[in-house]
Amino acid sequence: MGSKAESVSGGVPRFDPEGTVAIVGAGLAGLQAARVLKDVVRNVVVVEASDCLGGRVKQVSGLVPWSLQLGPEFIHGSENSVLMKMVDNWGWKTRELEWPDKYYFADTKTSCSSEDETKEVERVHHFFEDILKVEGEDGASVKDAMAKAGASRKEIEIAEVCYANDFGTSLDKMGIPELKREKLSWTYGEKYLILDRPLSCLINNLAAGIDVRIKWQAKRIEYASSIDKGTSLVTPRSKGIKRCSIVNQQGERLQCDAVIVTVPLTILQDGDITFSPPLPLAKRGAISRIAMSTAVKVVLVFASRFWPESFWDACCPYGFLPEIWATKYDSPRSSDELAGRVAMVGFVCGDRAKRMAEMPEDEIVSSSLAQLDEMFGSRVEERPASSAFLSYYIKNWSEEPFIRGAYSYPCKAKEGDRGLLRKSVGSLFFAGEATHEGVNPCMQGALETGQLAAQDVLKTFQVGGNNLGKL
Ligand SMILES: Cc1cc2nc3c(=O)[nH]c(=O)nc-3n(C[C@H](O)[C@H](O)[C@H](O)COP(=O)(O)OP(=O)(O)OC[C@H]3O[C@@H](n4cnc5c(N)ncnc54)[C@H](O)[C@@H]3O)c2cc1C
Repeated sequence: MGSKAESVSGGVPRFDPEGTVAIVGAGLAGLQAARVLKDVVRNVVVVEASDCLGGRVKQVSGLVPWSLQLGPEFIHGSENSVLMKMVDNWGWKTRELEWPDKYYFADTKTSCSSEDETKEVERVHHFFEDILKVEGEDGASVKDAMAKAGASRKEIEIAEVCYANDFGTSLDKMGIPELKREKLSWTYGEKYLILDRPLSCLINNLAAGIDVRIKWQAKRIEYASSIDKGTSLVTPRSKGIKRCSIVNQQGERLQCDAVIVTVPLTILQDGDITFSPPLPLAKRGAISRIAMSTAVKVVLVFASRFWPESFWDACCPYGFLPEIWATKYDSPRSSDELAGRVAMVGFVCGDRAKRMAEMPEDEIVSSSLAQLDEMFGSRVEERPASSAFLSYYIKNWSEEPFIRGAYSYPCKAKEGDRGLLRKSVGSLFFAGEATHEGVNPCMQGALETGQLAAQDVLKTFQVGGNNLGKL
């Protein structure tokens, strides 16, 4: 990565006296905040530590005829969703998928579909569907609650691979109260959708016309810890300098009137950014209690498909890969060279991902192929995955330098912690998926937090109404 900051669009930001809002982080939350603010506030500048936009929205191309998503891939829910509103407005299409579609029990080498679920699978789904009836104070884990409700070891393993893995952690780290809040706040419906194009298109559309500086890592943020009611966004001239300033890794200073911080929770926890004055104790407490774990995506590329055409995904109790899915796009773009190639993705989160990250890559690949051979092998072709295997790509999210994990999960944080994380302090505002008080972790949740932070800025400084109708 080069060291010099670069401007992706719009050239060098203008520091005129008409108000500047700086946004730290060019992921979904940061870009959405910028989008909401840009027509109301004269100068909106997004600074991004890495060399690209999108944050956790990342893809790799050149493996199969379409881009493979390394971060988010699925749209969770189609109702009341700012994301789906955008998708519809842009005329993009989605396809609905069944989740989970199949179960493969690696201990007994048996499988079942979602229509012929075993009693154990059914009981696990009922437990999560009826989570509001489960008792559990702050600090109570889902694993304890399942054990208390009489779940067998097998049921707990099914829940680990179906639910905990999806939430990005393990059952012993998931807290009952946050899981209940998530259930109550989830208004998006249960559809599981895939977009008809790579999610980079979403990032490109969000970033259009926004002034973003890449390779610009915020290291220190100076801000005003209190703001008088009715204060103008523009720092009074009598103060001589702007009320906020952000210093980057090279000591460059960006002066502004308000700052929205959208960096991942890990970045705040690791103290990458120092704040002056220091953040309030209550917020620091919330930062330490909310939890984010990690994920590994194992992409395996094959010369041809060896799974049935109707196969889409499977949760795999006792499997090396807890969840796998075939990537499918209706209209693959590009190149003759890649024509016919297909990919299977293994998704591993939480402690399993941490253990996997310690393994040599060739061992990850051989264990993954062995699982697929067992799942799809037949008398005619015993090792179909190994035979068709061409290459792999492993994405370990804990190694992503400015993200260092996957996403926050319903953890054992105290009630109100997410609100404390989100709460503004004077001219300093917060957004990003972990600040969502209801749901985590999803793309529309991250977008909503960016939108809310932008709205808070406009309200705090009473800047010409808000701009939220514009989506
Ligand atoms: C493996 C994986 C799978 C997922 N699957 C799904 C899915 O299927 N569906 C779904 O809806 N969601 C999914 N998610 C969650 C979704 O991706 C996130 O909720 C969302 O993208 C978070 O956006 P954000 O803006 O809050 O954070 P980010 O995207 O992390 O943006 C924060 C930005 O801040 C930057 N930054 C960090 N430090 C600094 C600094 N000091 N200075 C400047 N910039 C800095 C980072 O580089 C980053 O670009 C998945 C996430 C992962 C990782």
